[in-house]
Amino acid sequence: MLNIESISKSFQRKRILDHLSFQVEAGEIVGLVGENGAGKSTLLNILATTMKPSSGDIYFNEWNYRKDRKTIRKHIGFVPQDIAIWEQLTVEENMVFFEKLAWKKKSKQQLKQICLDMRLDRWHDPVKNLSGGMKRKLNLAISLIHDPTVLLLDEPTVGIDLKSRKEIGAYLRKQATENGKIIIYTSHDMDEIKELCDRVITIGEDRFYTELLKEAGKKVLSF
Ligand SMILES: Nc1ncnc2c1ncn2[C@@H]1O[C@H](COP(=O)(O)OP(=O)(O)OP(=O)(O)O)[C@@H](O)[C@H]1O
Repeated sequence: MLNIESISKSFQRKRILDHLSFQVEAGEIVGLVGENGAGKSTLLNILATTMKPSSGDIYFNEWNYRKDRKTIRKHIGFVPQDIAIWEQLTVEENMVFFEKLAWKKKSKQQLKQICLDMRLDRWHDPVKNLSGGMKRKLNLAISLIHDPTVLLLDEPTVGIDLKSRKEIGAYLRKQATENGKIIIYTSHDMDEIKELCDRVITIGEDRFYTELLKEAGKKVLSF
């Protein structure tokens, strides 16, 4: 379980996140929604341990984000908004490169299967020859190499075609339901959020998304 206790974050005295508290149980997919600049990426970065909150505490199972950062990192898969892959290398070489950095070992066949699960079959192609959507699929595949328990996805499906998005959505649902993964997911696509997420957290003063999602029958927690 992820337990977020009253976290706040300010940049140069400007408060972006203001005392957020919530919990996410194993097996849940939680959507993170809000207007541009509301603080969604900031919150994901904090949960991914790549940024520290100004105040507040976070726990993952029995571990505390302040004291057990290294252990927690092993369990987190993070897909930031910016694509971070090697353009000159092939899909295979990228997967092998990132597998070497991962603490869990995978065979080439397993790495290839992760790509196939993400609907990416261009194993031998250099990344520079892939489309934007295919690069996003590779980014997602890389985040899954070490079998993370917590998946933090920052607009992971931007530019991915609808059919692949549905298939990736089904894959994520299966990961949550059958393997108890925690998935926190930002998107500006409300249809996707409505379809995929069990619950939604909205951030920001604008109540537009809160109203929209409540009308659609979603459970919404607003900050
Ligand atoms: N390192 C930083 N230093 C200063 N300000 C920052 C920093 N990172 C983010 N911000 C500011 O914090 C606010 C929230 O940014 P964030 O990227 O978290 O928003 P977001 O909800 O993810 O937006 P989007 O939907 O556009 O991706 C913005 O005003 C942004 O300019």
